[in-house]
Amino acid sequence: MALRAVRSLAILSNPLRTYSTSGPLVNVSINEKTGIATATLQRPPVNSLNLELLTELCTTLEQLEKNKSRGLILTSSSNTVFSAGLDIYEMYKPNMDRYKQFWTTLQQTWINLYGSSYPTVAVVNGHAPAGGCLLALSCEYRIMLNNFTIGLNETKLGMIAPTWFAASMRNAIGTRQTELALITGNLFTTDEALKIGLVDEVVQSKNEALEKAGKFFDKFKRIPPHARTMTKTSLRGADIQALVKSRNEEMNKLTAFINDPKLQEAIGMYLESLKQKQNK
Ligand SMILES: CCCCC/C=C\CCC/C=C/CC(=O)SCCNC(=O)CCNC(=O)[C@H](O)C(C)(C)COP(=O)(O)OP(=O)(O)OC[C@H]1O[C@@H](n2cnc3c(N)ncnc32)[C@H](O)[C@@H]1OP(=O)(O)O
Repeated sequence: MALRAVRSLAILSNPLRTYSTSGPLVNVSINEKTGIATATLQRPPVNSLNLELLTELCTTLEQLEKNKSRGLILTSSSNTVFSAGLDIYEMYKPNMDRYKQFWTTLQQTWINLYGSSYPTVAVVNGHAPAGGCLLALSCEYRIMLNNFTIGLNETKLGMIAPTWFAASMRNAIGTRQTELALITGNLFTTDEALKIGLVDEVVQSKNEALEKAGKFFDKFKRIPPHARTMTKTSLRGADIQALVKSRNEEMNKLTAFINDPKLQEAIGMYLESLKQKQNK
């Protein structure tokens, strides 16, 4: 907490620096006038989160923190998919060294995004199942385009959403709605998501979403950054600490879980069903 406060106070005195961390999978641009960064996921066809994409995103978030960013918009280069969640191939017959690296990077990406000192907005311009929903939930504000779906659907795939996925959802929609959403693995339509507070605004176009995102950032013009950050830490810090404490234990459980032949069979069948869908 004290460190964060010191860092936040530094924001008041340090001028903004411009920089570029764009990579092939995450394009980063900075609006020179506002200092707001836009990170655009660009891994066609569905921005599934593999080790390489997560590594780029994780590094981007670290750089934004280091450079005392004024804010971040997280969005997708696709017109129909924000992110299809974790790349299922990272969990299918995995190489265990890579799998461990993949999961560690996912954990760190969440810690960096959910716990960022700078304000964050997800412009959800397409479907956002599972890990895609997690990315959106890790931001402070979600603006979603109409006619897509969002939710933590892990149970439908025979998986369990880890506790920090659940904590991120609970932070947005409360315990009751989270329990219902998780046990049913529901994917919400945009309007349903708006109704339960899973997203904050629904818009018709990406331009409209970006305009609304700008209005969200404007709210902080007259708020001292250290007060903003410390308030966010007081609300989200316990969730982050819980993961930090249980990281190794979670990895051990996941390692056992992913090697279960029944789970591997289920994942194989799910991948097949996604392929079949394309052939129809
Ligand atoms: C402590 C103990 C805890 C225990 C924890 C236990 C388990 C671990 C936690 C597990 C957590 C998992 C979280 C996840 O994120 S799992 C991923 C879930 N994602 C999904 O279910 C989404 C699947 N995809 C879709 O529904 C659709 O693709 C779509 C996003 C709605 C987009 O539809 P559309 O535009 O029509 O595209 P296609 O369906 O035709 O897909 C194109 C292409 O992409 C492939 N693909 C889709 N999703 C993924 C994915 N997530 N990973 C890898 N590949 C994906 C799809 O197969 C097509 O490929 P081909 O072109 O080769 O056929």
